[in-house]
Amino acid sequence: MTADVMPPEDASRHTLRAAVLGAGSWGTTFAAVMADAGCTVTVWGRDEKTCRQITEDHRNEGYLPGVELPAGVTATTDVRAALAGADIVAVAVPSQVARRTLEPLRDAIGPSTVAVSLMKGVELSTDRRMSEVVAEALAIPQDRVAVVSGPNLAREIARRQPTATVIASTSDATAQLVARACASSYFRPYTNRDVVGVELCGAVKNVIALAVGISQGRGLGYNTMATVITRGLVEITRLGLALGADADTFPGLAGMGDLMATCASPDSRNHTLGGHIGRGMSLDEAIAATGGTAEGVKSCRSVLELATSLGVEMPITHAVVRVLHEGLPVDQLAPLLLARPHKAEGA
Ligand SMILES: NC(=O)C1=CN([C@@H]2O[C@H](COP(=O)(O)OP(=O)(O)OC[C@H]3O[C@@H](n4cnc5c(N)ncnc54)[C@H](O)[C@@H]3O)[C@@H](O)[C@H]2O)C=CC1
Ligand SMILES: O=C(CO)COP(=O)(O)O
Repeated sequence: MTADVMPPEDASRHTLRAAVLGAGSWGTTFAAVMADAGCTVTVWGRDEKTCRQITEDHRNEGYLPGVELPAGVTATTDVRAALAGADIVAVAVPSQVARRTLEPLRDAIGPSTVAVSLMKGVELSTDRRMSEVVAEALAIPQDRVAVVSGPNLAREIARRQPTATVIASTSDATAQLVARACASSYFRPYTNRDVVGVELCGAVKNVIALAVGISQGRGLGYNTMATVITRGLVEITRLGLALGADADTFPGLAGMGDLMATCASPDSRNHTLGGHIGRGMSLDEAIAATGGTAEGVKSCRSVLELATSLGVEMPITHAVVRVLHEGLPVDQLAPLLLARPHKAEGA
């Protein structure tokens, strides 16, 4: 199949209304996905010019250059107007600002509105997963919250390149509603009840992608990359199981699938930022050079805190924290990992 050629869906199959909070690359892309699946979608963004461009020109050049958005997507800077009458509200702001973005909006959410976290991070001050933050901030029960996570690089999906995703919720009805709102000829959702596992995979793969980027920035090759990805999946699994996740999630789309996409793609901000660090930039320089939200930079610390509180060993995550935040010289990352005491592979 040729890329970039999947046609949009027949937009008349249902009449769901959706709001998306965040007019960045994933918020805008997921809005387009839902519009192609038949929803009427309003995006909330902070920037007037971006919102006008989305509504009037069907473009968001700042985040998705060259992409034409479906006419069913409009945008506004008035968050309450965006939320009015929404069956679904999807949240795509940086994880660390989710709570403060959502708390003032409690009274603007309808009594049966479903909230969807599109975010892949762990809150720094509380070590909470994003579905927990969303439920707490909006004061809604967990069964009205779903998480979308998988190999979902926004720039590819915005060009309607085919992919699959995972919709996780403790409620089957909630997961199915969200799946209906986003399923199209190029976007295939699978539902899953393992919210903990799906969310952890999404957050920690960003940290592993930083490590892969760093090693590639140092000029290391595919053996190193494969080692970091594979052992990365081991430490994601270890943390997830300690938190009660389902073992089947880790080799699936939200686990191995997203890890592969993020660690391989030059579009990944985490991977790209790691590369800049590996080539010798400071963290501030790397953040500026990358642009957009590289969640692993902050979440590596909350993930490590969570792991430490549970007695779970996460050597790659720990090494990333040391390089990014504790001044470990980048050329000491590999020796640090390789000099660890011998252990059996399955241990
Ligand atoms: N871009 C991608 O391919 C994917 C991203 N994600 C996740 O989606 C979430 C959002 O990421 P992107 O849309 O890619 O980020 P982005 O950097 O492209 O956009 C972030 C949006 O949040 C807004 N924002 C920034 N600071 C804010 C604040 N203090 N208050 C309110 N809004 C603020 C920005 O103006 C922008 O509209 C992240 O958790 C990311 O991990 C998940 C899957 C794919
Ligand atoms: O989550 C993503 C792909 O699934 C996007 O990765 P980045 O945030 O590293 O760009």
